Amino acid sequence: MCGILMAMTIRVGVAGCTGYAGGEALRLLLGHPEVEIGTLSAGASAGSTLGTQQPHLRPLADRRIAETSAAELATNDVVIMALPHATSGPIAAELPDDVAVIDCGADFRLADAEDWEKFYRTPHAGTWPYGLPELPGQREKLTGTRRVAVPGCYPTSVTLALLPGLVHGVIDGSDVVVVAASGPSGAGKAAKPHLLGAELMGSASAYGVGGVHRHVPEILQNFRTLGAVDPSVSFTPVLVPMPRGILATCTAPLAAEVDAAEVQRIWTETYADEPFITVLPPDQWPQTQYVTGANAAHIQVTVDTAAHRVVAVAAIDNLTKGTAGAAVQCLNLAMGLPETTGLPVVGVAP
Ligand SMILES: NC(=O)C1=CN([C@@H]2O[C@H](COP(=O)(O)OP(=O)(O)OC[C@H]3O[C@@H](n4cnc5c(N)ncnc54)[C@H](OP(=O)(O)O)[C@@H]3O)[C@@H](O)[C@H]2O)C=CC1
Ligand SMILES: CC(=O)N[C@@H](CCC(=O)OP(=O)(O)O)C(=O)O
Repeated sequence: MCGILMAMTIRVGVAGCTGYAGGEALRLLLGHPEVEIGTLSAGASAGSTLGTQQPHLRPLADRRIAETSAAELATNDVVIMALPHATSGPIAAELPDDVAVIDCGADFRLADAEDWEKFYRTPHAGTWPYGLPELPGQREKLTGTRRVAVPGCYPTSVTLALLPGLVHGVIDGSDVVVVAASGPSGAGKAAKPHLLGAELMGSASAYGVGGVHRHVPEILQNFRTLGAVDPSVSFTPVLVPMPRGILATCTAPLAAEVDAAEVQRIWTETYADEPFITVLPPDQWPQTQYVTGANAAHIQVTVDTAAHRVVAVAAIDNLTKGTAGAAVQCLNLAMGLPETTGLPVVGVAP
């Protein structure tokens, strides 16, 4: 080897390449210096070229889309799965152990099989290391792993908003209230009547109301990881007319006598070394436009003294830090690369 370190290109396949999450993964991977794009696979659109499905991904326009099968995907070093729920499990089971599988879907996120079956109504496929490196101790678990369960977009925003307060015992995790607005790309590309332009434009609507949204158990699992003993969350998602982005407004009772300046200090110090998390200067509140296309979370926090609650707001791009960016962040850790490789932190605004 003449003493020269040979750079190895990592071959990354994307299953679900025609969807929103798969498309965003490919956009990021095209700018990743250590990656070559491997297999592109999908469902009904197999056989067509990517240019007909994802016109913005010009460098891959002529690539033919394969059927999604373990045989097609096994030729890659890494496979990013961006498939509907309960689709990735059977395929992942057939992939060799040395192929790193990074699943953007929910199949392997929950540790509790009962929770899974209650909210997803399919058999539980298993549990993989959870792809939120910002959780204490999680970065180490993701380094070198060959299986990653990328979090849901709402759980990412809510967990990052409240993490410092739970870790430092400043908030009471047993009475958390979250209202989170999301753009419709969170629901995937397949047309749904309530997501058609005429229904969506100029209107905002709550859905999954009353503790029934499938992200509730995932949020609670994260709160327990952060030390909450008997957590509870009242979670209300709201669909709003912007293509992408989540703004999560999270409140929780104070568990310590701290003021706004003190919670600002705690949040800022907790995230001081996190490359993708910014606690904004006081009085500047997160906006989705400033994280569009960035693997970034913008966070602000204060105390509502009259209500005796902390209020924390997080903005992420559901397709970037909320899924595909997190997938690439985890790919970097899994493959021993610097965690920030190929990931933009600057958003597209306005
Ligand atoms: N959108 C988001 O903000 C987020 C998404 N996720 C998760 O990422 C995954 C993908 O979501 P998203 O991109 O939004 O969904 P889309 O509906 O936009 O894309 C789904 C993709 O899966 C393919 N597909 C559908 N059915 C099958 C099948 N039976 N076998 C093989 N491929 C199939 C589709 O191919 P074809 O075009 O050929 O039908 C398409 O490429 C989901 O698990 C979702 O929950 C996670 C966090 C956030
Ligand atoms: C606006 C919208 O519909 N959003 C999706 C959440 C998307 C997400 O995070 O995906 P997972 O399905 O992978 O958990 C929803 O509420 O179902």
